[in-house]
Amino acid sequence: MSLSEFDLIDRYFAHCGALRPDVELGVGDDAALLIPAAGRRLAWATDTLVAGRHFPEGADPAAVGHKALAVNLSDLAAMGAQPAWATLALTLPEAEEAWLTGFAAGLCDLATEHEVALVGGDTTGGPLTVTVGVAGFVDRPLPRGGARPGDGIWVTGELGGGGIGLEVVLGRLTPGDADGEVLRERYYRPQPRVRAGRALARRATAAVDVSDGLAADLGHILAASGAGATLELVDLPLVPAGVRAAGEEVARQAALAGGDDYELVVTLPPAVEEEAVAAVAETGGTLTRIGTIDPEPGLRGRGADGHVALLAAGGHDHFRRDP
Ligand SMILES: Nc1ncnc2c1ncn2[C@@H]1O[C@H](COP(=O)(O)OP(=O)(O)O)[C@@H](O)[C@H]1O
Ligand SMILES: Cc1ncc(C[n+]2csc(CCOP(=O)(O)OP(=O)(O)O)c2C)c(N)n1
Ligand SMILES: [Mg+2]
Repeated sequence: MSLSEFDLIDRYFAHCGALRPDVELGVGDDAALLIPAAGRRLAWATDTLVAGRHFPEGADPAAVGHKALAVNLSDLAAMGAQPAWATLALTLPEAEEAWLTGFAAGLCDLATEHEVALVGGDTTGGPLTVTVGVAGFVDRPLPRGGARPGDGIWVTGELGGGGIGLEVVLGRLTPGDADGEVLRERYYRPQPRVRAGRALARRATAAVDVSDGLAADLGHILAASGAGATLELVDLPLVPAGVRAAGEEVARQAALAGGDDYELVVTLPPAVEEEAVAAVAETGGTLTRIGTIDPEPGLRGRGADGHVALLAAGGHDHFRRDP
């Protein structure tokens, strides 16, 4: 029996994620009705995933559901926000029950984990495309433009797993079973650093999440802050499975320009470094110092031999075509 559009919404998305008292009316009416606490500031972001562009055609539907919400929560994390509500605009070639069951589990489990309620969306037929919107509360925002010369540049977790994971997923790299699994997970199931973002919000001067690649995303902080930076290339926390699978140079390049890592890059004045590291550790995360903000514009990298060279921004760009 085929599912109607409204059966589908009812069955898979009417009760998705956390039950929140600030949702007066969620999925099923003309618009959601939400009751934010008086005077609280909202952060709001949206990102789209397109089959064949952001994940391979035929990808595990649970991974697609997870990643579609995760990349959005990552944007809220980079603003220091506490997520609350999500919307889902889903374009599907067909209403296949097994696919929808997996997709909803991936998305709704992550929503529940972060106390997010799915409050609305849209469902249409067409090439597989998933657009999620998220909103949350922010007390101390973390915009991109506050970095100052002398601030340290720090990153959560490990880098390079997204870019090398894509090579594994596409069958262009075949590591051992255990490393292959770690790398596939990094690509398919990024963990949005929401708790770390909140811990950093009281301390960092700027933040961005790494979706396109460290060099490109740090570049957004530099442009917005009117500053430059020098990265200590030997200090990048490369995912060990990636180093084993592809070698250190490829792993470092994946960290700089591969994207899909969804870690947070923040700038910290020296005076708050220690407490920021401790606060992130309390969330179960790690923070590694990878460079310094300079007054001189441009992004530089210092190699193992101490030589400093300009770094290409590189990174993912939907429309740039290499000449
Ligand atoms: N089509 C659009 N209309 C309005 N704003 C957009 C559009 N696309 C992107 N933006 C905004 O441009 C900025 C950069 O977008 P993007 O690179 O996608 O950020 P992120 O990596 O955080 O998702 C963000 O503030 C985003 O909200
Ligand atoms: C099948 C596949 N090919 C290539 C990539 C690489 N890739 C596609 S989009 C992207 C960057 C992130 O997506 P974008 O839409 O730019 O998100 P935003 O920066 O807005 O968060 C990357 C690294 C991928 N994830 N999957
Ligand atoms: Mg975006």
